[in-house]
Amino acid sequence: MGKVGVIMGSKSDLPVMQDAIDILKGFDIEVEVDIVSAHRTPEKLFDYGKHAHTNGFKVIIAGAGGAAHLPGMIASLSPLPVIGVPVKSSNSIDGWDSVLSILQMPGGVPVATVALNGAKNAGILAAQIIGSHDSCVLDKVVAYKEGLKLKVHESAKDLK
Ligand SMILES: Nc1c(C(=O)O)ncn1[C@@H]1O[C@H](COP(=O)(O)O)[C@@H](O)[C@H]1O
Repeated sequence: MGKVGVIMGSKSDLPVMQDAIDILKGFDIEVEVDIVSAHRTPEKLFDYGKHAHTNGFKVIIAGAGGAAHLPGMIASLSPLPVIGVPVKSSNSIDGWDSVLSILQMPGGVPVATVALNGAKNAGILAAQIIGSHDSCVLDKVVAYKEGLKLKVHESAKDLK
């Protein structure tokens, strides 16, 4: 099946990134979590990005706040799909700093950017990518979506 790498610029991002980890574990997808910072650990970033695809990863979810260069730099080094999670860190300019630095990638180096603090959707998107070639995971994604539909129908019933 292959595993998903969940990396973040600082341990302070973990409360946000935990949503991605929880979703992936719920789909029984193997997750490996690490702290990698483009600014503070550039050698580790280079090594991670260069070797992720030969180390068994299929998708990388990268979250960072502020001047969030981590997802884009990983995308520049790796042939794997990279999902970027803009994190609203404590000194942020309302989160816009990380949103724009992850979203506005130059042509040729895509990062699939989710909403601010949107790690849950990053986890679901990674599961969908894995599910595109793994029928067990695909079945779980279908069941998850069915669950969403049922919840809406149930909540609508409450209004009647
Ligand atoms: N944006 C980056 C990168 C990077 O892009 O490589 N490394 C750390 N950071 C971010 O700095 C914020 C504050 O980090 P600290 O809480 O450690 O001071 C975090 O949101 C982290 O993602």
